[in-house]
Amino acid sequence: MTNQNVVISDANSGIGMTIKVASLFSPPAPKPTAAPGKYITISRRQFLKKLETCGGGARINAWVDSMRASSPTHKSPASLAEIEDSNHSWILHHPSALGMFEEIINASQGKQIVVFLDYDGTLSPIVDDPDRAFMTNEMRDAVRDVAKFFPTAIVSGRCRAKGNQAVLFQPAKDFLPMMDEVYKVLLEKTKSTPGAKVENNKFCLSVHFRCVDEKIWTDLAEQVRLVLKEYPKLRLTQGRKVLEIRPTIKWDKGKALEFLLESLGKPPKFFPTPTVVNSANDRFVGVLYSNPFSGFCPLGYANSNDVFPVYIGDDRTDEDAFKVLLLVLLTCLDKLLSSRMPFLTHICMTNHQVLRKRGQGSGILVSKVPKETDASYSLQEPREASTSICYFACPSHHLLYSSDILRMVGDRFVHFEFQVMYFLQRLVEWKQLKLRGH
Ligand SMILES: O=P(O)(O)OC[C@H]1O[C@H](O[C@H]2O[C@H](CO)[C@@H](O)[C@H](O)[C@H]2O)[C@H](O)[C@@H](O)[C@@H]1O
Repeated sequence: MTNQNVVISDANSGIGMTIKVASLFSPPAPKPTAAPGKYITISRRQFLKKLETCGGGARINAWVDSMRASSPTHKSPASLAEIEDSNHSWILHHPSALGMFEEIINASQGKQIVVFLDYDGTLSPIVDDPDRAFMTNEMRDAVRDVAKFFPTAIVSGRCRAKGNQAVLFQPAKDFLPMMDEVYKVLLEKTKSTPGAKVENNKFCLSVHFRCVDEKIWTDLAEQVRLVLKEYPKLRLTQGRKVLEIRPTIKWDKGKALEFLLESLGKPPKFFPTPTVVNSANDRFVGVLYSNPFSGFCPLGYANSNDVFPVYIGDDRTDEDAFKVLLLVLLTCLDKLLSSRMPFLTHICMTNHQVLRKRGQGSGILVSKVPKETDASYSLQEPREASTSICYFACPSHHLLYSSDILRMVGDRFVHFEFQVMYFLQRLVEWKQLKLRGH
């Protein structure tokens, strides 16, 4: 398989395109606060409303709470009974994608599975230094393999300079001078905060809190807020111990997913032939396409029944993509039901079981703690350096996942940090068997 950089421009629209910007522009969607390890029941919409109405100080607290909820520290765990209670109810709504593998495959029947993968926290473990977030060799092999059999894309907010990838869509290029300017200002303003790191992802600036003492998170967030105040065309979102500054344009991982799905059906000249996109240091960052167009569909896939997207991600930004999968489902259900039994539409639209049975795609949240999510399934994430030992020792971990996994793989117990990799390997095994006529 060849490794190559791919730069493509859309002759019709004249727009330069890069998928690397895919995750960059989601609307602010802060996560609600929860006791560490506890499932959050307050809805995101309620939380957003609260955020909109609160003043500067409360806003900062909300950002900080949201970052904590995205990557809980487990420093002061809630009571075991409470944790197990919330874990249990969460896993019922978001069962393990490994345990439900057969169901996912059944739902995809007759459709082309297309795989979308987030990078940080999904393919690579979360580490203190963003420049050292590498995939393991095993994970890299699993991604390469899955890309041999399925159209596969890595959708990440990382900048192109940090990996070679297909350049397909760049909706925010007019913002680049402003982003550069704000990057310099942020560097200057945060340089006195020990542990703070500002990352320039070109279309997104990330201010990292992971190595900053939690006691001064609020001060650092306030510094960021003051900088942002001068740039009304930029906005702020929260991730895992990170505040992200993005242009206020309508582009997020959900839009990227729709764009990619539609693009899948475009004529072949629009896309590279089998391509694995690899970074110079062999770190897989960016969009990866491999042999995506065998069985080419002449129409866009997004609104057809021919494609079954499987999206795996761990962060707030991935929720926009999970929502798209749900929206596709809702639209289809709505059409289906409103013609015959309109009164049933509402009931069915709130029932995840029914949505999944429609087989329009699967959102899989990678997390080791319950989180509010629009994903249908869950997987445990790769080991997070600072918290894994503590969490691994927690019996609720056993309650959450082991029965699912054991049921599925028998005696091949899958350690939690290998779950994403194992899921990808299962996809490949299934496809190979299918190709052999089993
Ligand atoms: O939108 P994404 O592609 O999911 O990017 C979100 C951020 O990912 C990276 O940060 C995260 O991973 C780091 C390395 O493990 C970790 O140190 C950090 O705490 C995490 O938030 C990336 O470095 C950021 O620029 C992205 O905003």
